[in-house]
Amino acid sequence: MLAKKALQLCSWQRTKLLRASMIPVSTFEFASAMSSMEEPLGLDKLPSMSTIDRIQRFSSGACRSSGDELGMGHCFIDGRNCSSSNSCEDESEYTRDTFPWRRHTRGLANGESFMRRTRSTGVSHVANGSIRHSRNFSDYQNDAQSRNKDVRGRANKFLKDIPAFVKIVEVGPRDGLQNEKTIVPTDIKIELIRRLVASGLPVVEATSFVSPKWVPQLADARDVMKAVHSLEGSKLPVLTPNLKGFEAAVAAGAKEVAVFASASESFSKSNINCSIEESIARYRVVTQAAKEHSIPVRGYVSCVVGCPVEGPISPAKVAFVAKALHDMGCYEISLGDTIGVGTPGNALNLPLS
Ligand SMILES: CC(C)(COP(=O)([O-])OP(=O)([O-])OC[C@H]1O[C@@H](n2cnc3c(N)ncnc32)[C@H](O)[C@@H]1OP(=O)([O-])[O-])[C@@H](O)C(=O)NCCC(=O)NCCSC(=O)C[C@@](C)(O)CC(=O)[O-]
Repeated sequence: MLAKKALQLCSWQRTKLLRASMIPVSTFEFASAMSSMEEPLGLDKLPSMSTIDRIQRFSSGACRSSGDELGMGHCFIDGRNCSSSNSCEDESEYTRDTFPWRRHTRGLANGESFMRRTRSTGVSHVANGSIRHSRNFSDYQNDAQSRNKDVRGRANKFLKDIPAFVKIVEVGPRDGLQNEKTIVPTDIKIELIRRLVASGLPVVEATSFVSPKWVPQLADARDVMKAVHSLEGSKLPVLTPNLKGFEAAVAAGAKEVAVFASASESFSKSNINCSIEESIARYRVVTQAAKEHSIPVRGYVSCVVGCPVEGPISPAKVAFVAKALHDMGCYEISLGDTIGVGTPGNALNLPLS
C-alpha cells in the first residue's frame, strides 16, 4: 500500500514543468504555470504556442486550475478532467473547443480583454482557466481588471529585483523516469544521462537512492551512478531521503546529493513516510554526514504553493522548511510548485516570507 501511495505521488511530480528556486536563499528564481493575464515575462520569447500545446499534451503540468482561487481540486487538460491527484481521466464533455483561451495568450498579454465566451457551452472563461457560469459581463471585467492591476503592480515591484540568470537543473533521469509505468533499462538511463551532459546542461539529477519498494523504477541507482559519476561537464546530484541512501550514493560515486522535504504535512507523510519535523531531523543527519565528506547538499521544498490534499500552503510554512534546510547546510533551496498551481500572483508572497 505504501508503494502504491508513493507511485501516486510520483505522478504529481509530472506537474513540475515549473519551479521556483532560491539560489542561495536570498535570491529568488521563479517560472510558473502562469495564467495568461499574468504573463508579462516575455511569452513572445517562447518558441511557439504550438510547441507549448505539444508539451502540455504529455504533461499533467498542463493542467490549469479551475473552480477556487488557487485552483485546487480540479483542473483541465485538453478535454480531460484531472482530479487533485492529477490523474487525468477522459471527459468527453470538455473538448479542445471548450478552452479557446489557451490559444489566445499572446493577445491577452497585450491588454486584450481576457473574458471569452465559448460558442459550444455558453460559459465564460477567465484567463486563468477558471470556468464560471455567466453573470454580468462588465462585473467580471471590472473585478478582473482591478485584480489584474493589483497583480501587475506587485509583480512589477518584484521584477525590479529579478536575478540576471536562470539556473537549469535537469531532473528527467530522476523525476521523469520515476513515474514510468514500464521500468526503463539501466543502459538507456545511462545513455540518457550521457546525452544530457553532452548537451551542455550544467546540472543533471541522475537518480535517487530511495527505497526500491517505494520507487522500483530507480532500483538501479547504484549501477546508474557507477556508470556516470565520472562524466565531466555537469554536476550529477542524486536524491537521498536518509542516511542509508546517502551512504549508498557516496559509495556509488555521487559528488553531490539532494534532500527533499515538503511544506505540506500530508505530502511529507505520503512521500517519505514521516512528518515534516521528522524529515528535518533525518536530513540533519544527512547534511552532517555530507559535511564530513565535503559533499554539497541541495534542499528541495515541495508543495510551496499548494498541496492536492491540504489545498493552499502558507508561505510561512515554506519559509520554515526552507530556513531549516538552509540552516543545516543546504547550499541551495529549490522551491517546488509540485502540483503546478503557481502563478506570479499567488507566488509573490514566497520571496517576501
Ligand atoms: C524515505 C523512505 C526510504 C522511507 O521509507 P520507510 O518504509 O518509512 O523506511 P524504513 O526506514 O522503515 O525502511 C523500510 C525498508 O526500506 C529500506 N530503505 C530505507 N531507506 C532506504 C534507502 N534510502 N534506500 C534503499 N532502501 C531503503 C530499509 O532498509 C527497509 O528495508 P527492509 O528491512 O524492509 O528490507 C521511503 O519513503 C522512500 O524511499 N521515499 C522516496 C519516495 C520518492 O522518491 N518520492 C519521489 C521523490 S520526488 C519529490 O519528493 C519531490 C521533488 C524532489 O521532485 C521536488 C518537487 O517536485 O516538489
